[in-house]
Amino acid sequence: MSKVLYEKDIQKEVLQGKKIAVIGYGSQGHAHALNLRESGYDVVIGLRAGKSQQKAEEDGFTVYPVAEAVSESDVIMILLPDENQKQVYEESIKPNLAAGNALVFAHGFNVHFSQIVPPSDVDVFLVAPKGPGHLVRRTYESGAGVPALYGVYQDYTGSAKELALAYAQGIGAGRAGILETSFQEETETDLFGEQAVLCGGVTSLVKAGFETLTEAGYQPEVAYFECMHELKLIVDLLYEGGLENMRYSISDTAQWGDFVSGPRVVNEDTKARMKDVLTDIQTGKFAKDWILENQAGRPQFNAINAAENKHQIETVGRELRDLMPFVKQPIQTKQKEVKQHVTN
Ligand SMILES: NC(=O)C1=CN([C@@H]2O[C@H](COP(=O)(O)OP(=O)(O)OC[C@H]3O[C@@H](n4cnc5c(N)ncnc54)[C@H](OP(=O)(O)O)[C@@H]3O)[C@@H](O)[C@H]2O)C=CC1
Ligand SMILES: CC(=O)[C@](C)(O)C(=O)O
Repeated sequence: MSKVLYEKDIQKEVLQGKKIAVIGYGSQGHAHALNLRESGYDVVIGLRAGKSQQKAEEDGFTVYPVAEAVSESDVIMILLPDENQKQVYEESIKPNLAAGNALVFAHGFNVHFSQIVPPSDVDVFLVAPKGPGHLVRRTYESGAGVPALYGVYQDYTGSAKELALAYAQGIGAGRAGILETSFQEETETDLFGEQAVLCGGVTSLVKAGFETLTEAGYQPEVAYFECMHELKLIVDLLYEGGLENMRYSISDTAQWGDFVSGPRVVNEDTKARMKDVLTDIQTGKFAKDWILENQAGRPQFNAINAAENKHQIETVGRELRDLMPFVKQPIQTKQKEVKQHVTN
């Protein structure tokens, strides 16, 4: 059997008949809950009072306080922000776990960095989608799925792996691929990827390209279309068929530029800095800094976020996207409005 597992390789029965508590209803939480319910599983939500509780109830879920959701359930998937998990776990989850429960995570951060130390009489595993929560939902609804990693940290019942696979299949990952990992590998590679390649890397590259063009006197709108808007179109080709597929579709002029100029921008120096980022993750320095930033009330996070939202690439982008009805509104706004606008 291949290392990557698919729907046909997975026994769903092991999760059927079990009550699943999804703790949190945000990016990942809403997607897991809706996908699992539509896959035929019994799902309840654990939340505090607030906007997520209202959304989950609007989506037809029974919402309990976290402690009650845990005490009522067999499988507990913690989909809280990483920085909130330790406190909620100690206060509301740990006291309500029962022998034989499954404690599940979508990111290994808190277990790997010993912020959460599970009891010895529960299964502990992770099911980590390799994609944003809203796309975990959107792809599931379209009949596709987002790949996921699974890893077993503790197998008390002897069924932890089978439960993890059935859970991953239930959120749609069996349609895209499910691969075994460890809490360490998932944690360190996910943190690295989001910092140095996907989010941190891409946003830094896009802003630098945009600024290079606008500082040279070109129109900001041209710089936006070139460096931000077109990025999705190029990445779609990479998603569908790798470098070869993208290079097949672009011009030979662009491909030659890719070959001769790309390495001038991203090169061995860049890789050396990537290795520094990875070292800070592996040593726990990043985790410690993030935990301390949250304990201090996020002064740096909030200041940088405010400045980023004022960047010209954002102000120009908002104006242009508002004129393009086919571009999905930002996740947090009501997408139904966009659909009505497009169909009218
Ligand atoms: N975002 C992503 O695409 C991915 C996330 N992950 C992992 O998934 C996990 C969840 O992340 P994500 O979905 O982004 O989180 P979000 O910030 O999107 O959602 C967090 C949810 O937890 C709720 N919440 C926060 N604090 C509490 C609390 N004290 N008590 C009860 N509920 C609370 C929030 O409700 P409220 O409305 O009240 O704030 C919200 O519903 C993390 O471990 C993350 O690393 C893994 C892969 C991808
Ligand atoms: C979407 C995802 O997997 C990230 C970027 O790692 C995250 O949001 O944590």
